[in-house]
Amino acid sequence: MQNFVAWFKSHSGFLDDASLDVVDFPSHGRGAIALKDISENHTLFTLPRSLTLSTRTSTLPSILGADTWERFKLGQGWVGLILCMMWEEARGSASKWSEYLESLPTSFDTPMFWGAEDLEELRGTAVVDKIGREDAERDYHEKLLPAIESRPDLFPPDSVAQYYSLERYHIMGSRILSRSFQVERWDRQGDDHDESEANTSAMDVDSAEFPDKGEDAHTEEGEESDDEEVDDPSDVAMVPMADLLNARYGSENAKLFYEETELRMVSTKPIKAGEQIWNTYGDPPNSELLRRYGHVDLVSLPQGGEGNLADIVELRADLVVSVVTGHAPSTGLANTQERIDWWLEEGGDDVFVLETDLAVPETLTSLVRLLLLSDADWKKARDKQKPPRAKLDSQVLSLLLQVLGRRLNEYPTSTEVDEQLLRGGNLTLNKRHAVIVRLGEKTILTGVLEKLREVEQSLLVAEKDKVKRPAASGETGGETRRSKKAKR
Ligand SMILES: C[S@@+](CC[C@H](N)C(=O)[O-])C[C@H]1O[C@@H](n2cnc3c(N)ncnc32)[C@H](O)[C@@H]1O
Repeated sequence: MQNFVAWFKSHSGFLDDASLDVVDFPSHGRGAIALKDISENHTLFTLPRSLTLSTRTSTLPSILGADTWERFKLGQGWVGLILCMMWEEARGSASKWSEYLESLPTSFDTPMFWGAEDLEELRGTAVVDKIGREDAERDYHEKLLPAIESRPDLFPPDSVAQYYSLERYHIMGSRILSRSFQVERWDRQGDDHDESEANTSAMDVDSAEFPDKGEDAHTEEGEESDDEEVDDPSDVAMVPMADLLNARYGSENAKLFYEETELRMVSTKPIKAGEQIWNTYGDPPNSELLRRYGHVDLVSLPQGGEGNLADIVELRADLVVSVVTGHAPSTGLANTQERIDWWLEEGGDDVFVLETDLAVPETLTSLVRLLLLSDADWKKARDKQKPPRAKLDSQVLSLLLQVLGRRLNEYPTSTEVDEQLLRGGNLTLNKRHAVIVRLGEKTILTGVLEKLREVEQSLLVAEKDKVKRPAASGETGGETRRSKKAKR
């Protein structure tokens, strides 16, 4: 660590080492601790933009040339940055980032590196479909290796096993996944503002997306996604020192800001001596924390116990379709596929997200109702381009309860078993993480199920009341009232 700090300072990095120190935290790895009380808005460290490592600052892209860069599609996703990091590492002390690269981890607790047995523990969770190992490996074989083989002068064949192997590729990809920032070019028009917030690609650039989507904004090693069509991959940068800060749900007390020539880490709250200095990774759910960073957050919950308030459950629309069409064929579910296609064309969700507030997404109820519409009503909805209102009646409720029940059965264990496993305390780290992720999801699902059962009960009571009330209150006309009157 001393080497790294000395390197940082010798490359024009400023560190207020009277206020903070870099230390090892049990189970968090390295992080920063306040050595004395720090006030809000205090500069903790700064570094020149030129000390960040990206496809803009490494000289490899210009040495390779724009044609080669384009021919091997190195400008798409993270593959170009991975190649730069590999090349800089292979250069040893000739690289400006040699001490920095040496300080980065080579092993990770992320599911990317788990065996089949541990991965099975994640069945049912939002992690499984997003690990992206195959896509990453396709990029390695189809882009990176051909680029390397085209320039043996730059990438000597006898150095491939040591610096350019698939294993090194995954290591560099995981370093980016857990540590990179989104550092945009300085916008001249923004000169009036002294500083802009530096988004973090590993940390919070895509966190705003979590609540309403189940897909990934940055799958590892640059698989294409909607966001990446917009984001510029050359903005993705490794930021020495800034990537040493840990994060915990709701604990942020420091943030990175960028200026024209440098990046600045600033305290966003007063920090007491002895406290950890926390950045934010955007407070993602545990499934996403585990996938990107290899850890989970457990903080005290307002209702008691521990968990992550940002947890979510992803519910695929195809499960909803399968339950509704499988259980209510008599309601005339004609042209189901046509309805689904229309739903998607209109921008309807194909994954619904349940959150810890236990609200049922209106779009989920609307889809169920769309599938239940009579043929004539479906045509009306389509012509008016208006999906059905999210009204919960007993039929919709019963179907939603079945959907959630089926979703709950996708996990390999019950809630009770998971609770016992955690109490037992003799789980490996991977298994413990998997159990925490799936238990968090199951807690949401069972909470929503309970809530819907309550609604179902109150609907039943209201139905009964409706039948009884005219007789009891005498408010309504009709047969009941008349017959009551007649009895008097
Ligand atoms: C940006 S780096 C922070 C520096 C890192 N601790 C190190 O030693 O290099 C992110 C990594 O730190 C660890 N980390 C960060 N916050 C954590 C937390 N709240 N609990 C456990 N590990 C954490 C995870 O391993 C994560 O992948």
